[in-house]
Amino acid sequence: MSSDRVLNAAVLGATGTVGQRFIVLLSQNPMFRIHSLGASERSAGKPYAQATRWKMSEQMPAAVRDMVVKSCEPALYQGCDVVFSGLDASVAGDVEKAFVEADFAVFSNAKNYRMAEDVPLCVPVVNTDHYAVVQAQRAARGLRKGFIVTNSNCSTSGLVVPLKALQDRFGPISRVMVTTMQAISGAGYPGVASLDILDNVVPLISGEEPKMEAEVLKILGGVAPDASVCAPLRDLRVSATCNRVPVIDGHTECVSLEFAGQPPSTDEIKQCLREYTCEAQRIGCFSAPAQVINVAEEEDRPQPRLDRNAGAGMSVTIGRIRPCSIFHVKFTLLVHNTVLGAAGASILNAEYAYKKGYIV
Ligand SMILES: NC(=O)C1=CN([C@@H]2O[C@H](COP(=O)(O)OP(=O)(O)OC[C@H]3O[C@@H](n4cnc5c(N)ncnc54)[C@H](OP(=O)(O)O)[C@@H]3O)[C@@H](O)[C@H]2O)C=CC1
Ligand SMILES: N[C@@H](CC(=O)OP(=O)(O)O)C(=O)O
Repeated sequence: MSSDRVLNAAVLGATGTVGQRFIVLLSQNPMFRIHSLGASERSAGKPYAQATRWKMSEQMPAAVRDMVVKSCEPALYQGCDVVFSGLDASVAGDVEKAFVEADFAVFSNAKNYRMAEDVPLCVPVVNTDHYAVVQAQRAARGLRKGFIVTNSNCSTSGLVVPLKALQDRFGPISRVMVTTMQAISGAGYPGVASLDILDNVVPLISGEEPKMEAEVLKILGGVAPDASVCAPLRDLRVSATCNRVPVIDGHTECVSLEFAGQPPSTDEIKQCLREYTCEAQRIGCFSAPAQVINVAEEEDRPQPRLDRNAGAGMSVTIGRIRPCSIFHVKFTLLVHNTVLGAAGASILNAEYAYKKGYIV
């Protein structure tokens, strides 16, 4: 365990949707000081306020306004203890690899390394036990301090929370069907054209469904006995249908699931979800929500406008929990896609890594 100190943080992709969320959250977090901001050559060399089309409802923090944006070359980031990446996936692969090889602790939101077997794909309120593979990852790459931990896809991050709670209490889940209604901020900026999304629902988010189906298995699985790699579940089947809807922030998901064994009652499920806790809470991480899952009792909740900021965006809200006539139970959940679904999860991952002594 480390004793607490303030960590110097870099944000790569700082000008984007996830990058801006990082800046808001980091500026409110006593564990971090924003040290460096990185983006493309289009932005490099400019003061942050000039390089960025600020879209957060919070004011741009004064501390970053005049900070000069850098290009994403590791040599420019000396003195950073952690590197958060909100980079576009088209560049994240090469850039994040370069930072890891330069011995930085990298926390990524991009999809590029999520499914690598020695990389934790970590939703920090679910599977911090996967950090066990970090030592093997370092050994395989000859690193002393560097490693990479990724977040999941934003819809995955909401889905795995109740699945983990239910799996831990009632045993394996055999089948899950999920239909998402995903906010436009999930597509970054400028994202979906207004003529496509206003007064409309778009029944395709390219590549999203197979990602969700694979990521859930890795996150809900474990780690090999020698801690060399992650060990995804084999017996769970997941089918995802993903839609884009005209909501700014907050992904809504309708979930139906079947247990492998005897199903619990609706009341037992509600109690299990309410009682769910995670290790990041138990060790006192600043960004861990007090309540991981809010069970909404109102019959017409969750709703994105009303519930996305539950637990400062780090809680999942679940409602309409009821029997399913095909599987065993069905419910609707809501996750804040740029907080627990992206920057907030990365920050909590870093807090956890620091408290557990992985950041040296
Ligand atoms: N939005 C969401 O809800 C979620 C997003 N993610 C993932 O997070 C990442 C960021 O997403 P999002 O913020 O939405 O995307 P944006 O398109 O809003 O931002 C992309 C960022 O990448 C930077 N960038 C683009 N090209 C380069 C380059 N050649 N070199 C260096 N930097 C570059 C941009 O800088 P510049 O301004 O200079 O072009 C910008 O800062 C993606 O990988 C995405 O898949 C994951 C979960 C949820
Ligand atoms: N595709 C997600 C956001 C995202 O960028 O996810 P991923 O990092 O898995 O590509 C959405 O549109 O809501």
